[in-house]
Amino acid sequence: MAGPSEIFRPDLLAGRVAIVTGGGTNLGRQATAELLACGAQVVIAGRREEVLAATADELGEGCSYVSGDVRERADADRIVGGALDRHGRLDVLVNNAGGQYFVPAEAIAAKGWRAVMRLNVEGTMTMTHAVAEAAWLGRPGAGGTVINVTVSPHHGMPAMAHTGAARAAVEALTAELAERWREDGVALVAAAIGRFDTESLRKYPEIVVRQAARSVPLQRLGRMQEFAWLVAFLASPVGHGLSGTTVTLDGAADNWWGAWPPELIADDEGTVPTEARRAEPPA
Ligand SMILES: CCCCC/C=C/C(=O)SCCNC(=O)CCNC(=O)[C@H](O)C(C)(C)COP(=O)(O)OP(=O)(O)OC[C@H]1O[C@@H](n2cnc3c(N)ncnc32)[C@H](O)[C@@H]1OP(=O)(O)O
Ligand SMILES: NC(=O)C1=CN([C@@H]2O[C@H](COP(=O)(O)OP(=O)(O)OC[C@H]3O[C@@H](n4cnc5c(N)ncnc54)[C@H](OP(=O)(O)O)[C@@H]3O)[C@@H](O)[C@H]2O)C=CC1
Repeated sequence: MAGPSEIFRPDLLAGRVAIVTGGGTNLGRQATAELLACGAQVVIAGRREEVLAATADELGEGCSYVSGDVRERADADRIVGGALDRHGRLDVLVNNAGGQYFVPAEAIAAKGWRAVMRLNVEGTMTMTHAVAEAAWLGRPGAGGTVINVTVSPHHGMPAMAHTGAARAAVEALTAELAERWREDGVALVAAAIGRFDTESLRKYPEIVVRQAARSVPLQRLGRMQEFAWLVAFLASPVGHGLSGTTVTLDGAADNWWGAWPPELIADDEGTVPTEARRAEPPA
């Protein structure tokens, strides 16, 4: 059962209906629990029915599922149709399903590049169009919010060139569609997230996982609950005010160009030196 929200009113999203892709696991699951705690009804989607069924069962009332592959338009239409049949409306789409594998740029096979593009860019576009066309576009008084999960930092990630490119495309689409669909009452926001304390992170090479927290200025991994709060916040009316924007939740990684503390200039304790004061104050 999803407990009460620690920070939001229980009726913040009362009467709202959301779809969360990848809602059966990790970050998507936590976001679903928070949306439920804020009064929304949530349909979770993913390919593995047994995972979705277990999560919907655990989260309880208000949570249901439709299995499907976000890359396939027929599946996307079925997910959206299932949500509309059940609830009669749709207010929020969280495009959270996504991912990549850790690989140096020069070793990315063409098939792997396409797989990452297809999941993150096409999957996001396919779901977004399926929801917008079925529930929002050309329907006065309708409209809703799309929250696209992307990745931070934006200034280059080792072994993540394919996903960096894919997520940049999603952020560009977020801004573009926010402008194009504004008059239909559709808001789109990207949530660019850093490194989170999830089971999914642990598939990466051991050294990457071990150093992940230390590599960001905040010096810790993001907490799943923090991601869930951001999703609920963006699903609230403030999401319309942020339409077209990319919000980062990344331990300040985007504000810094490398590992923290900066290894080339810090001492063994991680202390960055301070320059000597001027001998004479300026006249
Ligand atoms: C400090 C680290 C920061 C990390 C920030 C981000 C963290 C996260 O996102 S955590 C969430 C992680 N979750 C996921 O990634 C889940 C979703 N991911 C996937 O499903 C796959 O990784 C996918 C994106 C590749 C899509 O899978 P699918 O379409 O099923 O593709 P295939 O598995 O059939 O692979 C196709 C093709 O891709 C290449 N490839 C895939 N995995 C690897 C690998 N580990 N190493 C090398 N190459 C890989 C390869 O070319 C595959 O073709 P075949 O060789 O013919 O199998
Ligand atoms: N964890 C982290 O530190 C970070 C995560 N992110 C991003 O956050 C999002 C959630 O990640 P996280 O929870 O950690 O990882 P998960 O691997 O748990 O999430 C991926 C989810 O997407 C679903 N999914 C994958 N492919 C498809 C598909 N083709 N169609 C439908 N559903 C699909 C999976 O379910 P199924 O396999 O059953 O289909 C799974 O539930 C992803 O976009 C990820 O890249 C970004 C930065 C950091």
